[in-house]
Amino acid sequence: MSNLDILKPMAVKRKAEEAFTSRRTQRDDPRDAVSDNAKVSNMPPAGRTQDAQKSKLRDRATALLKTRQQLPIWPHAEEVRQKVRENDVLLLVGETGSGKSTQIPQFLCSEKWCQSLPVLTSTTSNGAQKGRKGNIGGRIAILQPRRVAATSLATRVAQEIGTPLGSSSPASTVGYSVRFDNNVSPSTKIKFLTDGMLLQELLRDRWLREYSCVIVDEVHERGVNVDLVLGFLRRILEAGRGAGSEDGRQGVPLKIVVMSATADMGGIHDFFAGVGDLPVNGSNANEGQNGHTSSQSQNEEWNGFSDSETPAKQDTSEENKRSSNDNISVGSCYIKGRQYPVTTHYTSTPTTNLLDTAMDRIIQIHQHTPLPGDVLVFLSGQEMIENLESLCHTYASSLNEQQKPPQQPSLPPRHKRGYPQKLPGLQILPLFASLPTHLQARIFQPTPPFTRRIILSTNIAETSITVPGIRHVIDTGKHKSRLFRPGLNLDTLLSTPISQSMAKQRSGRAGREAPGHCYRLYIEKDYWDLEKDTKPEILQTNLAFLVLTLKAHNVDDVLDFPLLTRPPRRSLEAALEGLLNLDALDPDTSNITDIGKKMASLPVRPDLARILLESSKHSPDIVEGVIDIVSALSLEEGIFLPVHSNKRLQSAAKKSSQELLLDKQKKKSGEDVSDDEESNPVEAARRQLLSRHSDHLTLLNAIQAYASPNTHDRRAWCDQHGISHRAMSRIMDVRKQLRQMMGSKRFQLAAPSNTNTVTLDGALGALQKRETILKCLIAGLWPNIAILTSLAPSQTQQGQAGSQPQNPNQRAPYTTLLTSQGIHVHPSSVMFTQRDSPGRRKEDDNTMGGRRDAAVGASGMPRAVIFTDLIYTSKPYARNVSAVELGWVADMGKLS
Ligand SMILES: Nc1ncnc2c1ncn2[C@@H]1O[C@H](COP(=O)(O)OP(=O)(O)OP(=O)(O)O)[C@@H](O)[C@H]1O
Repeated sequence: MSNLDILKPMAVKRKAEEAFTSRRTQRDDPRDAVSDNAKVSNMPPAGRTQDAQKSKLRDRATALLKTRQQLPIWPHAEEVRQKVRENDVLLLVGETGSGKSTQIPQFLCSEKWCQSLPVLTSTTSNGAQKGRKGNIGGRIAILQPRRVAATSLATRVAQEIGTPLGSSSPASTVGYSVRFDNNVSPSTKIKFLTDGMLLQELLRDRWLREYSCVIVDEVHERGVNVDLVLGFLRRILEAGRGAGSEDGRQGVPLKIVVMSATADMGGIHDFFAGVGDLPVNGSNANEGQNGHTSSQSQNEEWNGFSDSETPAKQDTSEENKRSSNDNISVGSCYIKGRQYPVTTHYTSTPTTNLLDTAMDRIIQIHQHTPLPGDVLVFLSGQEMIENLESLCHTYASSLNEQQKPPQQPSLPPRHKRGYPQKLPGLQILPLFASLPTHLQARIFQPTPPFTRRIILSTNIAETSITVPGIRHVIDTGKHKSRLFRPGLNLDTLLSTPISQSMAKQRSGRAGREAPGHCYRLYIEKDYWDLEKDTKPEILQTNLAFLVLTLKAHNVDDVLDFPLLTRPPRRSLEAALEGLLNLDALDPDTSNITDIGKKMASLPVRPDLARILLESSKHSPDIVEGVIDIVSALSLEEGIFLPVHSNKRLQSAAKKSSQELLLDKQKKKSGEDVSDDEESNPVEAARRQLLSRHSDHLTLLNAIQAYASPNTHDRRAWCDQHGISHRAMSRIMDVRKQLRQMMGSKRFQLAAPSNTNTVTLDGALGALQKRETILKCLIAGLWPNIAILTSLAPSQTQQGQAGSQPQNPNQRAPYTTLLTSQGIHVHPSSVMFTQRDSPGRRKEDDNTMGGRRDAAVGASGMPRAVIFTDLIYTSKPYARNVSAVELGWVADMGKLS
């Protein structure tokens, strides 16, 4: 997008704003009331409906104003405005529920500095301005770590302001932008967006000329994206102060607000103020513009607050004096108090079984506390959620049974058997990141009458959001954390204890509409033993995305980029190496390549982006096949449900009488019916989808069968095949968006002249297509190639020497070629069972076609595999595995 392009919507926006303001002025003037009424009666029905909608919005906003005025932050509005006027950066700490996310953007959006300003947009090489008028600023961006927070907060703030949401009206002043959903209007003044979306916008305009202010909310989460955003923001501010070579905002200020309830802001203060990394600035370094000592607003040092402390006083410490007047000025503000109290309860003894204890607590709450009183339970991951969901459903159906009128009149009434007269119904709602958006949104819909909602969530609901009706929070004290080991390219995904900061955020989800309770399923001593803050993600994740993003922003020397926390050097080197392997960087200069730039613009992780780009060299059916696989891989969880642990599947597994009859007929006619098939039709149905040597192609089979026009009832199809309907709906969302993106010329790679684009028909064509898809996967996954351990070099040498093999990976069936890491095939893989009993399946070997003998070792296991993820639980497991031929990899110029 050119610099001018971003300015086009602003002109439309100004017109819409003018129209909006003049309409509002008319309405607000009582003299217009009569003529307004007359206008209404003469209006066509559509106009009247619109007017009725507007007045409904206004009434709702008026009603909400009273609630807003009760918030602890409300009396601080002027203080906040003043501090933002005086400083480049404001650090704001306020307790959970005090009103930061909803009120701060509203306090600031009518400020003078927040207007869109006309400027000359382009400059000549010597810095002279060239004409062409445009505008800079006018919008506030407010960043959220997750999409559910961005969308729900935007909805709430639109209601508070009384404006339609997003693109539903050109006059709407509040919108949001999350991956695959950009819901803004030309007049959007307050835009909630995920940090990932702001990074994408930075790729298009590194000066963020659309905005007057960026609010970084929930900074304590310290995801990699937030650290990157903070670095880019600091660079914009430095350029505005003359520290950079140019200022693309032409003097129009960008204000930054950084907020949290639980972050330690000391490091963030120093990061912006330049303490510790800027040179000492001469003898008058501690003096302001007029020779006075720098005031608090020019540069406060962050002293941190506790409940009893007051905000930092003017700082005169030696360290702070080093920040000159030319440096970024940082102010701070503390909002004390929360709207409603939350009582914290601990267990008296350590909990041994978290699920049972959580279930007991839910039952206690349900049987002994009145409505309204919904429950929010924090669990470590999807698996734990689904297990508790199943327990909750069992409890809910037992309640229904108990509450039926007694069939034996001799039985005493319920309440005499120790139960309350009649308990409310239960609505059980899971909530996790890979749940499709429309299912996530159910937590914000009204609770049915006489019903208690039990929301079972990962840390997705931990920050920012207000779930209406929640009075009780149950905190298991666990979350899933991913730790990357750069040397081995290995991720560990384990359930680990949360930090104190996370525990506070979790309890903060209660007490937002009324007093609440937080039940921590651990003893108080364990709480005090937790880490105080959450470890920054940058210290423990694969940094390929971070490095690619920086390179895409023309940051040549990654080590030179301002980061709040320096990542380990080894992780950076591994990321650079990984990106070189994916052709994203030039091996001579380390600069980003054209492929790398395209990868950075795709909303999936770098290896998956590389696979998508590779497919663009081929015919559309290959691109579509690869998109299906990548859509499934971009979900954290798999699509296949464990058959025996899921009630619905167990009942689906019971064969209909018709199917049993069919089996009998088959048996009579001498046909083979396996025991499994006989007892478990879900497994039999699933087997139709399996591709013997490939999890990736199995995913493709499943998605294509699900999406086929011949599949009329998709939910029933999922039940029959033991597949998560939720996961499939999410995959359909992602697939749709990726298809749109990959349809654009921007993401096409030129096919080399030897690429065979002719697709054959029939079985040979299907085989060719599958082979081509696997080759596309190799383009992104070839660093994850592993061969049978028996063929790995060290083993061979030992064998030649005639000694006993001493390969430490001996017991692992595969060894990675690049890192010599022994790996096991994950039990969820189609190749796992195959290893246990080779040749067990009867279906044709689609994957390797006629070349099985070349690709399969003596054990019946493929000689070489690629995999998508390597995770460590009890041992290193490769997940999503496919057999490949080493020759394909060599043909692609890899491993040469
Ligand atoms: N969707 C909603 N429905 C009902 N009330 C809401 C909603 N969103 C916000 N509120 C009310 O506004 C209050 C302030 O919410 P806000 O998100 O601004 O607080 P916050 O200080 O940002 O909290 P946190 O630090 O937990 O993100 C809530 O405590 C609640 O009373």
